[in-house]
Amino acid sequence: MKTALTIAGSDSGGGAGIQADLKAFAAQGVFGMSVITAITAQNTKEVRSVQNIDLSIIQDQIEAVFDDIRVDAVKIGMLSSSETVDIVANSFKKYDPSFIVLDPVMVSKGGHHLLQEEAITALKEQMIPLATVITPNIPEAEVLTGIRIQSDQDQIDVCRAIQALGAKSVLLKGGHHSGDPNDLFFDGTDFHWIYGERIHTKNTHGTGCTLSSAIAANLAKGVSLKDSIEISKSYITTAIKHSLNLGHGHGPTNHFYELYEKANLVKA
Ligand SMILES: Nc1ncnc2c1ncn2[C@@H]1O[C@H](COP(=O)(O)OP(=O)(O)OP(=O)(O)O)[C@@H](O)[C@H]1O
Ligand SMILES: Cc1ncc(CO)c(N)n1
Repeated sequence: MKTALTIAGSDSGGGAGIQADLKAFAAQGVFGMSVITAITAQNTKEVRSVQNIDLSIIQDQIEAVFDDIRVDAVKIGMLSSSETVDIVANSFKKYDPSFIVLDPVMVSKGGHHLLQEEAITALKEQMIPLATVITPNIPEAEVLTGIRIQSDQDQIDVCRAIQALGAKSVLLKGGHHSGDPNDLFFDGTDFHWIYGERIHTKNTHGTGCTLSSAIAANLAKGVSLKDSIEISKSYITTAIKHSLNLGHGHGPTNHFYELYEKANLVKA
């Protein structure tokens, strides 16, 4: 069986972070493993508090996995601090995973900072050059490049600016647009629009985590990057379309729509 490892934060509410990543891996038929970088006390409405995990335990988790188990792809989410960025980047120099999907998580939907301001430089200098693909949303791409995104041309310019930081390829997510959520994939040479249709729901907690994990899972299975992105876009669209009305804020997406439907498990 193919495997994927997520290095990310825990979301107690189960909709984003490690919990979303492991569900997405399972839904894509890949064996999921995890290295937890931080614990967030979080629900569908807010992040109440965050505790970073001791650096030595982060290092030990990474080594425990790589020293024993084959890792076919890695997804990176919340890194929280520059010290964590250091540890993860240095471990990749040792273990050299074949595929690294970097979701440059910075701020939660409710506005809570999940990456310390001073860690942005470390992320840019140490992590971005290692990524097979980086998957920023619009605000993250603006922070990484200093370019304000208003037009299609701005999106193209931003992808090139992120490539100049050392990324091999970029998937600029369009969920934060006012119109249809079209994503732009820059494979390092060519641009490809991945078109989406806006689903009108408030239940979009963890969409970015889910998309990047599904991409990692497909890369682990040997699917090409472009096809992994297209399969994952279609997967997140279905997961949002059939999202779950849990909690009082932004509810989670539905990773197992067909399975739950068949077993008659989804009730309003
Ligand atoms: N309402 C929506 N309808 C359809 N697709 C959406 C919607 N919102 C987001 N998407 C898609 O979901 C994926 C994740 O994009 P988004 O820009 O929301 O990521 P994000 O901000 O990193 O998410 P999060 O921080 O909640 O994990 C993208 O492919 C985007 O186009
Ligand atoms: C732990 C965690 N990672 C990522 C996100 C971004 O959606 C979140 N809200 N929480």
